[in-house]
Amino acid sequence: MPAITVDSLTKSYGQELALEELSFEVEDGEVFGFLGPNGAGKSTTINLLLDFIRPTSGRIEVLGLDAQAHSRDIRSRTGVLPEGVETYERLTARQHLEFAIDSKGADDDPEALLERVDLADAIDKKAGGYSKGMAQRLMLAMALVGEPDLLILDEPSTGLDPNGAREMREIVREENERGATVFFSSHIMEQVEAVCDRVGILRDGEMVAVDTVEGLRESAGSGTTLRVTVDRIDDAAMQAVRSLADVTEARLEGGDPPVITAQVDGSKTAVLGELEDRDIEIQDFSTREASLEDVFQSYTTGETGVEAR
Ligand SMILES: Nc1ncnc2c1ncn2[C@@H]1O[C@H](COP(=O)(O)OP(=O)(O)OP(=O)(O)O)[C@@H](O)[C@H]1O
Repeated sequence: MPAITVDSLTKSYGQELALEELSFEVEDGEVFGFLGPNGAGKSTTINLLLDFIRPTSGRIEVLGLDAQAHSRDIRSRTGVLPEGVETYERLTARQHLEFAIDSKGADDDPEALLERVDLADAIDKKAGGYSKGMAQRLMLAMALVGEPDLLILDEPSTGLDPNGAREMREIVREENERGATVFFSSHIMEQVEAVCDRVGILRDGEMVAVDTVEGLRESAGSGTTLRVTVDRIDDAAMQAVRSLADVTEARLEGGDPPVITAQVDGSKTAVLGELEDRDIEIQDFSTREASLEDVFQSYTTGETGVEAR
């Protein structure tokens, strides 16, 4: 049974169409990264999953239950880190957690939870004095209360420094190992790369890709960029490089000595071999894998010249 099923989900806010016929599934026990640029519809989807807002049309099941008919059951088994800080200034971290533990009927130890998010030092300080990152850690600790079956994290790295973001990923991994399904949204591809089994990319309220990180990279096509520094180059050699089966694009960057960049899908040795056959001396070369950020851009803007499929 999938942990989340979204089927033909449409949501309009008046004239504004935020989601259009959105369908996807999140498998039980997976870490699913929900990616999209600002305004793509990520928070809208999350709010619909939790029945904070109602869909215009479509069906949603969470943990096998209808999201509208069973929202209480779903929320009691789900840990949520909402977008934006929602702490109470006058309450301490301990009080926040006691409240969350009480409302879920759980028996967690507030101190142990705060240790996990590295906030134990501030346990008896009022949240009004917290930095953004500290507030975010507290909210994460609250989401962990009661060992939820499903964690829904909306932009969990907001306000966290690189260390905090790494710790957050660590917690996602631990929770997943414990058996929880994790669904988290982000507009930063890099953050999902390390922890996600699969990634869904949302653009203007529609899912433009759902795949593993590796699969996304492959289907976006822009495999490897090869940069070769040569002693000289001519048009015939450039043409020959462009005609190679594994080369999707090749450019002369100019310079002295000249530098050629080529997008290579398969073996890079064909490019080097072709140049050497023409007695062109290779002075240096380097390769760079398409970063996930490149892939994300290609799906959400098409700017890298790679069309989303
Ligand atoms: N309450 C609302 N009333 C009207 N329009 C809304 C409302 N909430 C969201 N929208 C619109 O719906 C679209 C999707 O917004 P949503 O907040 O779901 O995107 P998002 O992917 O979460 O963006 P971000 O990364 O900026 O949080 C946007 O065009 C937004 O302007």
